[in-house]
Amino acid sequence: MASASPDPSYPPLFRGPNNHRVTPPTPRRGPTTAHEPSSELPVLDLENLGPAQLAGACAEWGLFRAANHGVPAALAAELRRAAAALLALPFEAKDAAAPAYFWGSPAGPIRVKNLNWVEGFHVSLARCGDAAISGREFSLFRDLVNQYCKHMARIARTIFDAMAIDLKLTGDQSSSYLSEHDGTFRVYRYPRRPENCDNLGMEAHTDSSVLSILNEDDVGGLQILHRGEWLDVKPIADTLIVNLGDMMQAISSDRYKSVEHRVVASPFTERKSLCYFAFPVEDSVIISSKYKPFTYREFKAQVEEDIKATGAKVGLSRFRLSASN
Ligand SMILES: O=C(O)CCC(=O)C(=O)O
Ligand SMILES: [Fe+2]
Repeated sequence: MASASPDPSYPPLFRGPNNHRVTPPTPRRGPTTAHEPSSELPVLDLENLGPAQLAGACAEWGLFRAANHGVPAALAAELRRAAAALLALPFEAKDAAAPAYFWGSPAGPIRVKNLNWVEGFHVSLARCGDAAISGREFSLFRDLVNQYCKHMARIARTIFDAMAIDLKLTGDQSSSYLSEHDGTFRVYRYPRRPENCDNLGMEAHTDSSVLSILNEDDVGGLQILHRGEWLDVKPIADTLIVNLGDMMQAISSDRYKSVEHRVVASPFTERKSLCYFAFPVEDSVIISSKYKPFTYREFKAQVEEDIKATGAKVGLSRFRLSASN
């Protein structure tokens, strides 16, 4: 049923005149439309990871769909419910939990140039005592995040070890280039986008991670840049989307791709996604033939500096050896 007043859980800037709309409008065509080849996306069976298929997906796409991932459906559903309850709190209550709560920018308190049509909660998995909303909603959420992310860490390690064989990494590199238990977790809500609003849910970017694991609902809106075209990644129940980030591209000396992606917020249905990001051990030096040696700590500091200075991430090109292209 349509409500008469704007949703008080939405950040004020997102309370557009139609944020209670329930009837799907005729799809608009415009800069945010994309092709629909999602059946082409590589699908990998995590219980039977074929090394050649994995290497091919990482080199050609930088992203794949993961089936047979072993995350209990009941746990994911419970986490979704807890996240939804948290996001449904009044905006002021959520905003008091910043920087665990953020809106308008996935970079948290650092503002990017364009307003992203998104809000969410950020959890640092290594820091158990994250400052956040106190109370029942948050402690249940936090507990479920911990359980869910044990599965994420397992999946990240399984995939990374298979990539490490393909890339012929040493044992030391395999353990220091992926610190799967120290990752971060975020839940995002992409509010309904009012008519005449062209803001993206999340602007085009590459992740800074080694790899990211996304569990989206059935709304859709994620797009990837593949061979110069934006393609829709259609939601498929019981699968996860795994995408490689900048650290994996560097570790692989550009054999694997950190795929550019974005999210288009729907004008009539809000979207929620659960995202886990895995990083290297912060001070381990990444050695590759295409980049000067750097640590993830240095990379992160550079990204923050660039966003502060220009509103946008520059990313890997900051570290690229000038002779290689
Ligand atoms: O919500 C999504 O589907 C993607 C989020 C994302 O790309 C990110 O957090 O880096
Ligand atoms: Fe991303």
